[in-house]
Order: sequence, then C-alpha cells, then structure tokens
Amino acid sequence: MSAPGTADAPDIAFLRKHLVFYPDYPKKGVNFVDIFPLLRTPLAFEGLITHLLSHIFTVTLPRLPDGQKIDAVVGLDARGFLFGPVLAQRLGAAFVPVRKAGKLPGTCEQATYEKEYGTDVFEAQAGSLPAGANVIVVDDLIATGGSAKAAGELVAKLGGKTLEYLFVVDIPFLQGASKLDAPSYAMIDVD
Ligand SMILES: O=P(O)(O)OC[C@H]1O[C@H](OP(=O)(O)OP(=O)(O)O)[C@H](O)[C@@H]1O
Ligand SMILES: Nc1ncnc2[nH]cnc12
Repeated sequence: MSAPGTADAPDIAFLRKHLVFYPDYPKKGVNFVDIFPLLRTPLAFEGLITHLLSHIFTVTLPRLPDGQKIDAVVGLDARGFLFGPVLAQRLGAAFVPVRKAGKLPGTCEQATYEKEYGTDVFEAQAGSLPAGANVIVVDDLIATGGSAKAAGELVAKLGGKTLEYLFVVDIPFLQGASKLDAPSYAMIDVD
C-alpha cells in the first residue's frame, strides 16, 4: 500500500533512461550526469518526486520518535533547488537554501568543501532553521560527497539535526555517502 499522499513508486528503469552522460565534462576524467532531461518529461519529474516522497514516508519518517516531524528540507545550490522546494511543499515543511558564498544576505554560517571537480564555499543564513529542527538534505547528485558533507556541517552549525541525505543520483564508486554523518538514499546509482 502507498504512503498517504503518494502513488506507487515509478519504475526506476524509466527514470534512468532520462539521464544523459557527458564524458570528460567539465574536465577530463569526469563523467558528467545531466539530470535536466528528467525535468523535460513531466511524467518522469512527477515520478521521481513520487519516488522520493514514498521513500520519506516509508523509511525516513518511521525512524522519528512519535509526534516528531520533518521541519525543514535543506536544498543545495543550484540543482538541489529543483527538487527541495517541491518536497518541502508536499511535506508541509520549510525549504531552506544552502548557497554558494556571496549569494545570501545577512549573517551567514560558512563551510568550505571539495567536490568532484573543484573547491567551493557554501553558506546558510543564521536563524533559517528553528533550534533542534529535523532536517532532510536534498541534492540532485552525490559524487565525492564534499558538497553534502558541507551542507550537513551547516545544518549542525544552525542547530538542526540531519535525519537523512536524499539524492536523485549517486556515483557509488566515489564513496560519497561514507563521508556523511547520517543515512543517505539515492534513487539511481550510476557508474
Ligand atoms: O559530491 P560532490 O563531489 O560534492 O559533487 C556533487 C555536487 O556537484 C554538483 O553541484 P555543482 O557544485 O556543480 O553546482 P550546480 O548545482 O550549481 O551545478 C551537484 O549538483 C552536487 O551539488
Ligand atoms: N559527475 C557529475 N555529474 C554531474 N554533477 C556532478 N557533480 C559532481 N560530480 C558530478
């Protein structure tokens, strides 16, 4: 039986067909996974949101003590913004952005990180999470895990608790999930 508000999870093979691979982009040795074709097909986009919600209702929420809920979905700049707000809205949770440095006004917490093809700095606005908030961190893809780990550090600095990291795509040979301080789930594994 489906979780409340979700249909049956769609066929992952159908979703996987919408990924397009670009070898040696943006630099040699990186096999870039383009997730945008998933959003060009409304049925695929709806399917992936349904799949992630189904995971949240059947795996993530049952881990919480009775009476607690997901308070916020934290999405990573920029492709995490495609999925995070949709999930937050469906869950009745806040959406909180983690952005590349220099894009958010006011006092911000910072975390520096390395990703598969470079170094970057993430920021989140002070006060953007209630103290003790139950958070899920959402991004399109995990590669080395540097970006997601930095986002988790920011959640902790803001006083939140990361329940789980959710991704559309994982590149398991890069072992990104092993860097994270909470369970993670990716819908599609690629080489
Ligand atoms: O696991 P990692 O090795 O850290 O890599 C994963 C991150 O890299 C990509 O973002 P990118 O920084 O390219 O930004 P974009 O979303 O703005 O394209 C991707 O969307 C993830 O956020
Ligand atoms: N291989 C990859 N494809 C798409 N986005 C990425 N971010 C980091 N590594 C990536």
